[in-house]
Amino acid sequence: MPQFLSTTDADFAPRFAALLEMKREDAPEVDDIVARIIADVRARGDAAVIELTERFDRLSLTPETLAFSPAEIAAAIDKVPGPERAALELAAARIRTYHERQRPADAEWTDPSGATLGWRWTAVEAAGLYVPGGLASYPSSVLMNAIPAQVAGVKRLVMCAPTPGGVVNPLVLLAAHLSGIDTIYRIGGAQAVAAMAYGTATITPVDKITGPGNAFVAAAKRRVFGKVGIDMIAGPSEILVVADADNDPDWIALDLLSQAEHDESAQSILITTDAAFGQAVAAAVDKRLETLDRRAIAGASWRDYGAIVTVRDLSEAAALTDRIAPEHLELCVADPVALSQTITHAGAIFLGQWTPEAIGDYIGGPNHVLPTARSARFSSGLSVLDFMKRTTLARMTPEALKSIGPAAETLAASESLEAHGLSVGARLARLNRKGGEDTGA
Ligand SMILES: NC(=O)c1ccc[n+]([C@@H]2O[C@H](COP(=O)([O-])OP(=O)(O)OC[C@H]3O[C@@H](n4cnc5c(N)ncnc54)[C@H](O)[C@@H]3O)[C@@H](O)[C@H]2O)c1
Ligand SMILES: N[C@H](CO)Cc1c[nH]c[nH+]1
Ligand SMILES: [Zn+2]
Repeated sequence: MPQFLSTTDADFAPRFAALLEMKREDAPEVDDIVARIIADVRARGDAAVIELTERFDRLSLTPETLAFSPAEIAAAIDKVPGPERAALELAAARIRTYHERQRPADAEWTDPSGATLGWRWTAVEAAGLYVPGGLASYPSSVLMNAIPAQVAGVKRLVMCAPTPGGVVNPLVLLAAHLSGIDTIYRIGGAQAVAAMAYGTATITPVDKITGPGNAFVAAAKRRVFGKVGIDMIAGPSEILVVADADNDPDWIALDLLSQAEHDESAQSILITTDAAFGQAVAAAVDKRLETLDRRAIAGASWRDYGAIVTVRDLSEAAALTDRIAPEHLELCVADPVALSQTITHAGAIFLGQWTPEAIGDYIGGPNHVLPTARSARFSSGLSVLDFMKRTTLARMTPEALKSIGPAAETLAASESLEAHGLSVGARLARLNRKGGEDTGA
């Protein structure tokens, strides 16, 4: 049974706080295991990666077989049936069109002092894309990772995706091929993240690691941050549906289950203005769980982390939503646009009952790699910007230096940093000797 809460209950505040604090992806035991795995990969490189892949993915590899060969990729791609290929190509085209709009612009202007200022965007050199593969395989996550990287202009793209028991989904390889990935490693988990961050004899390290994964992947990304950049914490999936009684309970049940079926650590929450509708959705979830293929995973997630919250009105729903800061937010209410304008913290918003979250997972266009575990309070879904960095530019003329240099000297003196002040002062002295005629060229 999921938890049932109502804002009218006397114990609502502590129960809601406990719901927010549930440890799904940063449990200390996960972090301890991950710390040991990273240390092992740093110490023993390929040997550790191979041993850990044998242990967690039941797959025997050698340094030579860590990556798929071009012949293996070509053979797998050949096997993809036409309709799957067409669907993947449609998704890739829509994702590319959406992300091309995110390309940032350089800027340059001259301010009143005469200084020319600005910034310029450049891509990271090498990105490591993590594509999950433990409990399901994710061709869609290949596209969501690789297309923004390509649009940004990243030169080297490597991908890691586990293949438990050696079972490969050919669509994963086709998606990688379609989106310009140079090397595909059949490894996963914390060992893959560590290998991409620190490198091994076989795996050249990257500058930035992106992509979603389970609690072990999320913990590993947290730990390698600083050695490499990371996009965000995109861990076990989450959905929050805000729905009034004017919805089909079965549709809402399926939307909740669509994320619950990812992982036992996933979380699905319904906030509704109608307690009876909440009960109807709970019954519909139970009914669907009788037959759903992935009922074991979805059922465990719904039982352990699911919740149905009844609120007095939509303004209460908006306030609770901002506290949850969900990865995915579905607004199934009469005026979803108006409600969305009262909400600040969510990774992705799906407006209206005709926009199931699953559309966003595959084909809508926006990225499905999104912040989880309340990190949408301070981070955003994967974008072209995640693969770029901004370098600032400044050019002084003699006039500009004469105008703002003395203030810099004053501030340097206030910090007791003499050489700072002198590096400005020496130039000002020259300008003052020459009566300000130096061209500065
Ligand atoms: N937030 C997002 O944007 C987003 C997008 C897609 C998927 N997801 C999430 O990604 C996750 C995918 O998880 P998955 O398990 O299918 O694939 P995964 O590739 O993330 O994890 C599989 C790996 O986990 C490691 N692992 C498993 N059990 C372990 C243990 N006991 N100790 C150490 N390592 C262990 C193994 O190395 C294995 O290769 C799900 O939680 C899903 O909800 C999130
Ligand atoms: N819902 C996931 C993000 O949490 C993404 C995904 C891929 N395939 C299906 N779903
Ligand atoms: Zn999904």
